[in-house]
Amino acid sequence: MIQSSMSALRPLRTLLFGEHYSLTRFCSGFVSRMRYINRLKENDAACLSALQNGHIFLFHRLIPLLQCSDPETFRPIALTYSEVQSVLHKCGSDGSLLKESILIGCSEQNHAQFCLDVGELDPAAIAQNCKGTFMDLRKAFFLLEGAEAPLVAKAQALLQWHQINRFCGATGQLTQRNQAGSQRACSSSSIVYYPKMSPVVIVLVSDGKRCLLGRQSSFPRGLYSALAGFCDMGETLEEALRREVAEEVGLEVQNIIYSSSQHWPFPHSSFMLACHATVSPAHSQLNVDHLELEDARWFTEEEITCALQVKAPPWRDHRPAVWLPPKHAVAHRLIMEWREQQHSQDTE
Ligand SMILES: NC(=O)c1ccc[n+]([C@@H]2O[C@H](COP(=O)([O-])OP(=O)(O)OC[C@H]3O[C@@H](n4cnc5c(N)ncnc54)[C@H](O)[C@@H]3O)[C@@H](O)[C@H]2O)c1
Ligand SMILES: [Mg+2]
Repeated sequence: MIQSSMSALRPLRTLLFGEHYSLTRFCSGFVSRMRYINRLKENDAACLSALQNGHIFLFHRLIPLLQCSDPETFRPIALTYSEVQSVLHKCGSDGSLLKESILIGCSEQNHAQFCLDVGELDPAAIAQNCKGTFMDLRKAFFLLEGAEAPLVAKAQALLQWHQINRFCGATGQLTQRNQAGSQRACSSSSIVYYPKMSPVVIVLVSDGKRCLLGRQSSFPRGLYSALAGFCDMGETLEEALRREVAEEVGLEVQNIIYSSSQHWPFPHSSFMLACHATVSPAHSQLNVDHLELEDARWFTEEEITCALQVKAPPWRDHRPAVWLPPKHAVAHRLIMEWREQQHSQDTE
């Protein structure tokens, strides 16, 4: 039984304002949740207390535990501390694993949210006890709704980061995590490690009437996406974007406009920085580097509209139709923004 949000507020209020808080000062909004999370990262005891009042999402060797909420949609299972304790005991664990939980956020009902990898236990027994199923993130990510997909992706990325950063790169000594799991410190030097994402620029280039999409040979047949590339050390967003477009298709872009960003967990944590950019029609001749891309081409608004109708990969015919990244991907958002802009131009 998940407690009422009022009782969950207690750790949050106490932590923010100490034992003597006044309700008038208390704001249960976004600001207080962000400050609460920040405090938990800095205060191990408070984090341990929040864990006992929080919600925990289970993983098994980086694979999330989900529940089917309707045929097409899955949800992560938010378990309370005592529920996880009971499941661990039923699966032969003494429950000490719980303190390995990692802080991932705070729900709008003010429950601190954690993830825990139970990789050493039997996944079938865990799944049965929780009435859920472990599903690989590459599939689960596109079946999760709303804010739950990024939360599950963040949890998996943090669990993976801890698994591959157990030793200090400079001294070779073990690193120790804090209770929240927001950092690891070398046990013999003063080096502190923080979870990292790799910055990636992704850009939809337009020549005013068409947009430019490309595909790598590793992409599923028929899938085209916006051009993307990892930022090199020391580069600005704009420099990386100009370099990547020049490298991949031989164009020099102008008018770079920031759109949005996204944490993209595949294959490792990329921090997608999405932009629009333009080239003049007179300078839109592509010169594709086929070492980087299998293909790149200009698409008219009509072709984009057709490609957006193509749901699943059309394996029926020998030459698959063009299809586009799903709505969870920031490339999809860029394409939709470009299309809306074309519509508004057409109606002007
Ligand atoms: N969410 C989306 O809509 C979307 C769309 C397209 C690509 N992406 C992601 O963007 C990322 C970059 O795309 P790309 O493959 O075209 O990149 P890219 O054009 O830079 O080419 C990949 C090359 O970058 C180098 N590289 C790999 N990891 C790196 C790192 N962490 N830092 C610096 N260089 C690295 C390697 O040499 C690799 O071969 C990929 O992870 C891809 O999954 C996301
Ligand atoms: Mg690229």
